[in-house]
Amino acid sequence: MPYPLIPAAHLRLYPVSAIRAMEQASDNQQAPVSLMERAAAAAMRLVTTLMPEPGAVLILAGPGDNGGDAALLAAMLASAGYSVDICALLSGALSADSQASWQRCSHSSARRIQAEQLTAVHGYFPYQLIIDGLFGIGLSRPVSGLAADLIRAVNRASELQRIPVIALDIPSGLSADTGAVVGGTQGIAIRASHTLSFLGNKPGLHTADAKDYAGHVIIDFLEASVSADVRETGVLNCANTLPAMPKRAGNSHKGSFGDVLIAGGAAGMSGAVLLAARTALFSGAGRVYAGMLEAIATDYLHPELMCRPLQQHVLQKEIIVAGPGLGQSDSAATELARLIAANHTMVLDADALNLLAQQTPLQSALQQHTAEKILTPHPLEAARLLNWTVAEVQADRIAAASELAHRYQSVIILKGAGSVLCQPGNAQYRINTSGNPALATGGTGDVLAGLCGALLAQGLTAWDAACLACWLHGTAADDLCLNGTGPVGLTASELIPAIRRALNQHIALGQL
Ligand SMILES: NC(=O)C1=CN([C@@H]2O[C@H](COP(=O)(O)OP(=O)(O)OC[C@H]3O[C@@H](n4cnc5c(N)ncnc54)[C@H](OP(=O)(O)O)[C@@H]3O)[C@@H](O)[C@H]2O)[C@H](O)CC1
Ligand SMILES: [K+]
Repeated sequence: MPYPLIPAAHLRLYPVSAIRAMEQASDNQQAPVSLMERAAAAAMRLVTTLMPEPGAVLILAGPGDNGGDAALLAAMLASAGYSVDICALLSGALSADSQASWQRCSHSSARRIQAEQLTAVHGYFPYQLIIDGLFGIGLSRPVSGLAADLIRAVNRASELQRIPVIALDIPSGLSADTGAVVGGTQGIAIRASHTLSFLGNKPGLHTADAKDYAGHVIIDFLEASVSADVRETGVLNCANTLPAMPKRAGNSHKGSFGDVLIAGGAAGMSGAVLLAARTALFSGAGRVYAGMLEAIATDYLHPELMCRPLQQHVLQKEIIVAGPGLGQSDSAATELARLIAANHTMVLDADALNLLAQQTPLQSALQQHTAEKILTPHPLEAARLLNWTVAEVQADRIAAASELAHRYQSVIILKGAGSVLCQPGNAQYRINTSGNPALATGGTGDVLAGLCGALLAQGLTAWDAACLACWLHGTAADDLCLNGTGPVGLTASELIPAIRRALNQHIALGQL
């Protein structure tokens, strides 16, 4: 589903350090109502909206202030007539706010229940709603032991019985900064249907594992004003943060919308070039060349494409999209070196990235390349470019994308669930909000690369082209899923006309 249009403040993404600074600033103001009271009241509003008739609620409460929020919510729900069981995993000292919350909870009708009673249940969970207040932004290590058993039991029951789960602030076990389950395959996290997050939006709710754990994300700012020195580090890439397309002059011709060369096509791989080339055509490039290293093909369905041997293509001033089906042969490397040396605005994808990762001379050539460029790695290609493992890339996708942008002085689209966009010399990243698992099929990367090429050809900067391309690509897949062409069986070819439709809609909306 396309992301709903939401106010700009919801789009800003704050790291935990910034959220802590907001918390501190608010504490310093000594407001009569504590942040914890406001957090619990916000949760109360959400619960009573989702479940207006009082019913049976299970609340999980951990040792920190996330548990304090949960304990206070338990007291509020109990006084409103809900039947509340609260399972506490406490350890160590409580903060003053948490102590007050637990006191209110113990004076309410909420019943304490032992974690072991829940982990022993293999059948029915007698609850209509579950609240997760085990760990918030204070999670400091993988969840293990009894807490992990509890999360496993809750995930199993909520999935089998379709019980909604509201995570307070962040699903317990997920990192608010990275969106990765802390501990990777050894870790565990709550699978929430809703996350009510406090004070500001967080990157970890939108990338990596977040799509499988956070559910619908709702932000409550707790009426705290953000002071000027607390800055977001990123924003969501969605319908209301997209750049506009340049207006098409009435007096224009095909030369007005730029030329794109797709460079790839090793033996058996002509399809990748054709997918990228067709996308460039359908998304507005004036002229599109399909340069094939070995597999010369003519696109009889789209004779507008100029298919030719890559080696014979004389470069002029076209945008170059290098990599779709290029292979990693010596001749592929030679051609890539020629393309980089021409110093055109470029998109590097697929095997162009693999060759770049392997060959130091290509890396040096890219350092001399001063025109703008976009690199579109998936996590494995990113890992090769960085000499990291895929697990390291996925454990912190924002750090990986930002390091790539710096190292390769390029705009980066790190693909995957919640694609991360970074640019050199600017720490502000974006996380793309559109797209779904239907895109996890061969050829969709070629389509994205061709789309970037077409937007560059029409005059967008590399950053604007990457942001718009990423969103259009995802939203086209979302639209196709809405009418049944996915999530299973969506093909890269079907994306192409859907992208054209989304792009024209974007242009039409911009002209309203
Ligand atoms: N910041 C805000 O805007 C507001 C915060 N509120 C809520 O408070 C939490 C943050 O509270 P905090 O106490 O800092 O942290 P947590 O509740 O997330 O958890 C910290 C405690 O958990 C222990 N811990 C951490 N990781 C693990 C683990 N894997 N297994 C077991 N225990 C763990 C940690 O122990 P340490 O040994 O690491 O110290 C702490 O005991 C925030 O998320 C909001 O929900 C507000 O009330 C609203 C405003
Ligand atoms: K939580």
